[in-house]
Amino acid sequence: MNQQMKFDIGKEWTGTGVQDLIVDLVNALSAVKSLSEVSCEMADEKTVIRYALAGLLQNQDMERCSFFVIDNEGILSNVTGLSTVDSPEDNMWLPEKSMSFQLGEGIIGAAAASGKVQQCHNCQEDPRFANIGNPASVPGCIICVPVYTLRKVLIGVLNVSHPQPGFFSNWHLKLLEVYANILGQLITNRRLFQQMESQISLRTAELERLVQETSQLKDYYASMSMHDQLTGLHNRRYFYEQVGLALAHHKRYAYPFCLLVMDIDYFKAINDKYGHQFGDEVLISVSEALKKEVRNTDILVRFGGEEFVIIFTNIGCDSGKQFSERIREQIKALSWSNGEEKVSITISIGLHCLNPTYSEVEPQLDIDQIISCADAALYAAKDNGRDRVEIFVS
Ligand SMILES: Nc1nc2c(ncn2[C@@H]2O[C@H](COP(=O)(O)OP(=O)(O)OP(=O)(O)O)[C@@H](O)[C@H]2O)c(=O)[nH]1
Repeated sequence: MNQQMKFDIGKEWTGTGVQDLIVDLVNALSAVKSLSEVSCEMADEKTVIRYALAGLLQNQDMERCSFFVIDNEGILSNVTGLSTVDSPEDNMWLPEKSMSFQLGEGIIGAAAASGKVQQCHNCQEDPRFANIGNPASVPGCIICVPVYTLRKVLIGVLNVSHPQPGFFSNWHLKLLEVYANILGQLITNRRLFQQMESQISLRTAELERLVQETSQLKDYYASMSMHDQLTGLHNRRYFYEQVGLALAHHKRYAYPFCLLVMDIDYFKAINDKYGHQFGDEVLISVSEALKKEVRNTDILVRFGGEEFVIIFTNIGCDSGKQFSERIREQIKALSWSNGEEKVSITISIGLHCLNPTYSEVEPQLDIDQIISCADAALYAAKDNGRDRVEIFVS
């Protein structure tokens, strides 16, 4: 405490004056301490201000505090207020009447417009309070302090009043200036915190959207890489991914297993005669017909070009041969129009059946070996005149 401060606050520096000063000082520090304990992470600004006002009332001899926030139109409206009978948790508390002032209007507007502390020692005799309808609600004295953000943007005006005219001293004035300064920093921090939070949640939402998009894209490309674009059937890559499981079941549970390699006969001639696009239509129709011949548990793929492969899981050789014959007939029954001309095709099929004991004979069962056995049967079918099913015999 220096001489200057002693002069400003107008207190005696001796006897009971010193004690009063110490009490005032402790109360002031307590008020500032309570303000420093208000969290800027609170959900709404009004609650922050309310707690700040409560700290002031609890530690100072003031009767009523209020805060007027300025909006974009320059209107000051009271967002919250407390009197010594209120508690900050009392969320039902509302100002007696919603009040607002324009910049420069009344003592609150004057504090906002000038950026300087305004003080009225006796409001009852001050013309600025003449318009207040209920004279009982006019305070004895009032101090209005403008509150700014750290960048000196006006937030609003802090007001404290007391019913007794002339109650406030320079001491109160000094304290309120300090208090308003810290309150401004607190509100600034809260606003920055909120901005940061909303930016984080925006970024998080954006990131989640991107993650979802990426995963959809990944699924799309994964599916693309497993499908033949022309026919929509699974492709060779899918075949090699799935066949392991079918073979494992065959080995472990002794399930029978039939593999068919199918090849359209003289397909080159179809392309040459009717064009590549016509050939594509034939491939699509053949695929559709093949789809109808398999169950969900079977594996059907376009193995390449005009070659298709089916694995009938848990199907014995007799049924495998029956199914192969049916497929051959279904494909033969298809027809396409090319102008007046009706076009039809045939298919050759090589079948390799693995009976339940096969894996005991061939413990190192390899899918490529199985395919080449079916391929050998297919070549036999081609050699024997096409439009046939041949079964591989070792
Ligand atoms: N339109 C079309 N043709 C294809 C496609 N993929 C392969 N081909 C054609 O299929 C034909 C296959 O001909 P080849 O391997 O000589 O066999 P093929 O004429 O069917 O004779 P065989 O198999 O001996 O009965 C070739 O002309 C390829 O160009 C495709 O996606 N679309």
